[in-house]
Amino acid sequence: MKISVVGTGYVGLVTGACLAEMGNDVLCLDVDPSKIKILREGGIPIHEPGLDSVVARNVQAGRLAFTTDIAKAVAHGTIQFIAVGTPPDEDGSADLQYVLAAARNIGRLMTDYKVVVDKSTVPVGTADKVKAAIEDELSKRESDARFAVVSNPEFLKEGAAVEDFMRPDRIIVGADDEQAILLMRALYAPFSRNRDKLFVMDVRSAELTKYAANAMLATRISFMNELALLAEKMGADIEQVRQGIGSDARIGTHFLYAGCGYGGSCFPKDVKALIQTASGEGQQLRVLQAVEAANEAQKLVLIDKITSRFGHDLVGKRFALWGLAFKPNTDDMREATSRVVLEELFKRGATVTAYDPVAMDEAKRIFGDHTQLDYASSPNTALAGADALIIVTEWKEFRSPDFEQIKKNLKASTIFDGRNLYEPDLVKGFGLTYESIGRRAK
Ligand SMILES: NC(=O)c1ccc[n+]([C@@H]2O[C@H](COP(=O)([O-])OP(=O)(O)OC[C@H]3O[C@@H](n4cnc5c(N)ncnc54)[C@H](O)[C@@H]3O)[C@@H](O)[C@H]2O)c1
Ligand SMILES: O=c1ccn([C@@H]2O[C@H](COP(=O)(O)OP(=O)(O)O[C@H]3O[C@H](CO)[C@@H](O)[C@H](O)[C@H]3O)[C@@H](O)[C@H]2O)c(=O)[nH]1
Repeated sequence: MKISVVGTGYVGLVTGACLAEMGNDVLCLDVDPSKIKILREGGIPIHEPGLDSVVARNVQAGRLAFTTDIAKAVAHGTIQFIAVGTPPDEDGSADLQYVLAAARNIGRLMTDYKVVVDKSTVPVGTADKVKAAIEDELSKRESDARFAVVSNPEFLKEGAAVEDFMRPDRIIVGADDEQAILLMRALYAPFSRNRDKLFVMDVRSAELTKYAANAMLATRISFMNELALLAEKMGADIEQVRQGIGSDARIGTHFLYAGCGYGGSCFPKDVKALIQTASGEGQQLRVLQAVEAANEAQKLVLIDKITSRFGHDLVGKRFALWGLAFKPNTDDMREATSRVVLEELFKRGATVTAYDPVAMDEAKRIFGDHTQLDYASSPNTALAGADALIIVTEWKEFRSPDFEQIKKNLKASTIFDGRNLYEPDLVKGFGLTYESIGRRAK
């Protein structure tokens, strides 16, 4: 099938590459010429495991190409995926300007039947707005070209995006146009071979399903984070509690890890957007308001522990920081807890030496030449002369460190671990003070 994908970010590029992998003829469009230049020169603008080889293979085979030419992209695909950003507006609602601009481009230039697919995460009712924008453009030039708008939200996780797209738990298609449903079924059949993973539903339910999934996952995390704080106070261990409740099939084991707060480009923004959508309907989503407030507080938990130990004035203190990305296997720092921790440390006068396997360039872009921040070339070199170690991201390479070297290097012999990477008793055995989330050494 001929497919165009508008937007070559995490979702658009993965969607385009994975659809090409199944034999489709895909053209990816972006308004950012620097991204298209990198892609055309054989590079990948983001860090996403396994994506480079899928892209290279399909470019080589002539099934995947990149352009900044809007007219070419509109002409190319019968199916037009919109996978542009939907960042939070000032009030937390999803900013639809990029989605609607993409829709208008399609309406302005299309000459034959198009299935326009909302892949971006968009509030309930957006498909109607996309439809209206395209109709408006068609009417301006008195075109009677037919089109259908489909909601097909994406559930991939950064760091596992290719794997998630290739082997999805489910594929949601919200549509009411029979021809569009047939095309979507055919397009996704190769991803749904062992069992039918495709759920066809009405458009509004599909749009809400995406927010419901992220809101549910965020709720589980905030719930566990609050219980972790209680566990600390009561002398219980949140890890044991997690295993105890996760073994109940009704609860399940996933997304119950307490930590220093959830980040990323999705949970924080989507929780806020759903709260805003509901408030526009005169409804308060009290549970989600609490989920968000708990997460904001959780991002400061490490700072609370650090100031309890060292006081509020941190002038003259230096910290080693392991992990800048909002989660492992990505260079994405959108809404990362590391950003909150760094800003709070800077405010109190501390200096930081940070290490992250892939996100240091992104940190340099965000923080520029900040005088209180420098970078190390390895986890161990970050430790030299630091007062304490702070861990914010659970990269695999942090999981089995040389505790003797940590002890030797840290002036205050203390690890503040926001991701519960180690056994508290083991760390204590090396003569280190270990502050983690919801646990304590015996
Ligand atoms: N990142 C994720 O893990 C993830 C997962 C599922 C869903 N989503 C949702 O998917 C959407 C995209 O997210 P992302 O992380 O890929 O965003 P991103 O910021 O990485 O990429 C968006 C791209 O769209 C381009 N763009 C903007 N307007 C354009 C236009 N009119 N024409 C062509 N290109 C245009 C931008 O230049 C950018 O390259 C969002 O709604 C997000 O919530 C993201
Ligand atoms: O038990 C857990 C699991 C995750 N996290 C944190 O939650 C955040 C989000 O993690 P994750 O969901 O793995 O990453 P994303 O790439 O943001 O993916 C989420 O957001 C995407 C965008 O909407 C959806 O497509 C995915 O299904 C959804 O998992 C990260 O900061 C994690 O550290 C925890 O604190 N505890």
